[in-house]
Amino acid sequence: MSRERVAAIVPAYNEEANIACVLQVLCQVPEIDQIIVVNDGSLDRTGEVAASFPNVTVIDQIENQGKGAALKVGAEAADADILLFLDADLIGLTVPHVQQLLKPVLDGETDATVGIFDGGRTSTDWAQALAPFLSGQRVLRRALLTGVDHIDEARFGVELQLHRQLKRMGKVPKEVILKDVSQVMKEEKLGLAKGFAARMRMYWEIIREIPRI
Ligand SMILES: O=c1ccn([C@@H]2O[C@H](COP(=O)(O)OP(=O)(O)O)[C@@H](O)[C@H]2O)c(=O)[nH]1
Ligand SMILES: O=C(O)[C@@H](COP(=O)(O)O)O[C@H]1O[C@H](CO)[C@@H](O)[C@H](O)[C@H]1O
Repeated sequence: MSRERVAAIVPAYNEEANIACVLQVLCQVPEIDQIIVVNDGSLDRTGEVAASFPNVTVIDQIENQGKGAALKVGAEAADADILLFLDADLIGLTVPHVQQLLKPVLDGETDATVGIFDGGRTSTDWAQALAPFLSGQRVLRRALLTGVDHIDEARFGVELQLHRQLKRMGKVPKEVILKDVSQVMKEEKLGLAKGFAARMRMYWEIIREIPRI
């Protein structure tokens, strides 16, 4: 029996310093058929870095539209039944991590998985321990996105929308521990003041989704 096609979708905004590490790993995962980077109006060289990988398709958003819109554009462009969403700024990601996230869906054990950081760094572990459904590392069957509303307007509220969509469909994603994986925090990317302001904006974008759950 032939294996189902898998597309990896990486939303990326100003990730020139981080995205190569993630793409190097994705390019080595035999289960992945297509890698799509949605360059979300980056002001740096994210697009050029992504395009330097021969097997990566880069979709350029002219302006920054937020993570939700980037995931939607990527999902629409994907030619696969199984979608893998991964952030562009992961630290410590390896091929086995990606395979662990994909396996339960490829084996038909579940229709969705979500990756939870553990042991990477306390500063990035705690958020996922508190709210695992906010993780940006996911695999899901494309069919589960049918009827998902306003994902393109949600910006960082996208994870909550996906969580709600899966709940509506009666699907509980299987949690997969991503041992020793972390991510580059906003404060590290932007400095303390701008990073904190960006974090507050992100929390607002998540909080404003709550009434719709
Ligand atoms: O407007 C945005 C904001 C973020 N991202 C991407 O979404 C993922 C998750 O973002 P993260 O939580 O790391 O926040 P950030 O640190 O980028 O603000 C990363 O790959 C970002 O580059 C995006 O595509 N558009
Ligand atoms: O962990 C968090 O607090 C946020 C922000 O991460 P950073 O500390 O800025 O890397 O990231 C998570 O939540 C976002 C909103 O739901 C998701 O888009 C990210 O993928 C997820 O890692």
